[in-house]
Amino acid sequence: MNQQSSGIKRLLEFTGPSRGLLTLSRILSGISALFILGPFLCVYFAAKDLLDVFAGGSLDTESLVRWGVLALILELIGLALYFAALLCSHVVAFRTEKNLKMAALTHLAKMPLGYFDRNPSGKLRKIIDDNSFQTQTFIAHQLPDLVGAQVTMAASLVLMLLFDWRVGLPLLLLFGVGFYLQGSLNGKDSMKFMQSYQDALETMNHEAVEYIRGISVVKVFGQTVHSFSKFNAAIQSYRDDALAFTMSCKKGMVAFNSIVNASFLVLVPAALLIGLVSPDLPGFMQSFLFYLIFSPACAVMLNKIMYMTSYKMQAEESMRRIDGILSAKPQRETDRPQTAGGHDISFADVTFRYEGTDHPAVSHLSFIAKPGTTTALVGHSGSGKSTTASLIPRFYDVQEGVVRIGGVDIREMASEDLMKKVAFVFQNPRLFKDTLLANICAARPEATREEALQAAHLAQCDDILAKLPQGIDTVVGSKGVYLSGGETQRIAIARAILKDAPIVLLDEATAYADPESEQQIQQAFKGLTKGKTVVMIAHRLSTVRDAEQIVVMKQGGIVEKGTHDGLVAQGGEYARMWDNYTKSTQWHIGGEVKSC
Ligand SMILES: Nc1ncnc2c1ncn2[C@@H]1O[C@H](COP(=O)(O)OP(=O)(O)OP(=O)(O)O)[C@@H](O)[C@H]1O
Repeated sequence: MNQQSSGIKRLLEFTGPSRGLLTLSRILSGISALFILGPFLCVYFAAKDLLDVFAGGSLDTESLVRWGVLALILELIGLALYFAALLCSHVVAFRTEKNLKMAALTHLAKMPLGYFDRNPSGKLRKIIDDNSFQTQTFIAHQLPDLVGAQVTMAASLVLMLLFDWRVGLPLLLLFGVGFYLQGSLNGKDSMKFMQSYQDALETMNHEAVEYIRGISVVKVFGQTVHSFSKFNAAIQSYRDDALAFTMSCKKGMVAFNSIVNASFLVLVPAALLIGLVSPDLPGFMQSFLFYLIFSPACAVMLNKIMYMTSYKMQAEESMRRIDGILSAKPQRETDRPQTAGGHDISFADVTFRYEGTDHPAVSHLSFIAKPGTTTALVGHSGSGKSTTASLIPRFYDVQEGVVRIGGVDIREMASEDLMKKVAFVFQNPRLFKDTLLANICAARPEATREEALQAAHLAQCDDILAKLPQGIDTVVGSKGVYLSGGETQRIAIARAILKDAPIVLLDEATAYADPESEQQIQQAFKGLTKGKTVVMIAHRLSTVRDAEQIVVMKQGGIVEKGTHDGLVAQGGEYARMWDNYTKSTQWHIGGEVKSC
């Protein structure tokens, strides 16, 4: 990425090969502006003919018709050229919008997971969508229009000087002051206001999304907008910024509008002064007619340029915001990727702290998960189990120590290679708004339909597919087709099964399953995880009993390691947890003890 350029220059780097089309669009728009100026000249010449009648000449109707037809032809050519200019600019605008989105999304794919903790997905989506759309409107409309307005303005000013420089010059000075004012209105201060206004807008949108996400809590606890203080503060801040921005433009706008619309204040005295001393009064009156027709057109163009310059600032700000994403440092990729010599996972004195926190989430972790075995991470809530598991696929990079797969530091492996080796079933899996088949195949796009169906079968999804109208081809998340937490989890398990990776990470993979389906899933896993390195996290200790290794975590550290029987016999932390667990799975009715 070229960090040197900024603003519109930077934006135009994303036009790609269609840059030439944009130049063509600007040229066409400039030429069209000249053609559209033609009818004004025709009106002037027609009016001049009419003035001749008052000076004693005869009315030449043929000439009037000629001017009318010429005006129509020039206008039509101008419009056709403008249409062609917009056609070209729209093609470039849509391509640029696509390129910007692609660049941002491709870059996001390289970011470590920690980046998304600080930049929630909703906020990122809004930055990418809103700002790339702003740049699209700018390129499609304002960029060609700006050239058109500038050409019209320049041509009008040249004509004004050519007709009678004595009237043209004061007008030129007047418009010069207007031009200076519009420049200062859109100066650095405005850019700063624009930035803080956009920041406030972005924060308000983000807080609105958070508010709506938490609407169930708001409803259940009878809270109001005002009690949702962050959202409320964001609205106030947006209001203050919008007001400050508007007020900052007030004086400048009044001055600008007064000046550019005051051409008659210059024209009338100039006409009186020059007319009185002019030896050719009728000739001067004809020139004066020209100024009467053209000076309002110049005022309109200056207004147009002024608004387009503010759109340009908006587009520059949009580009800056997208650049904010593009300049974020991606996860380090090794230049010399190494290939893992096996599928064992080893943690060697690993310490990891989340960004912005004081305490490490996990510290001095050392354990080995051997190939073909299951290692279960157990411990109380917040003890660091999920964090430990998420270090294996490099969702985060460790600050101290090293995580190895097959003897190779995972930071020295190509991330694509690492991802191929690991299948992960999250606590709260997400499904795309797509068919179940596409969702399952997301793990291995080249998989056949039969393989996907087989994976779904092994993950106990047959009942889900049977009840849906189009089975595995049903689109989830639309037209009322929603899956329960447990069903979503089983689809995610099917996805992991299909991936057939040598390392399987299961974070509370059976959390939503009822006892019956949990048993079935466990059976499916047994067959499937054969010969694979499995690291699983489970609160229900019954699910980890058969694990070859149980790693007991407490406050981010490992307190015990061993097999179920060994740890129970040891009588330590795990034994206490097991005791509590077995007690919690029993219930009493009138002295009778039953198992859940
Ligand atoms: N994204 C994050 N940013 C900052 N701190 C975090 C983040 N995720 C987890 N933590 C903190 O790290 C510690 C370990 O959390 P972790 O989720 O790994 O525990 P856990 O044992 O998996 O808990 P649970 O069983 O409840 O899922 C906790 O103190 C938690 O608050």
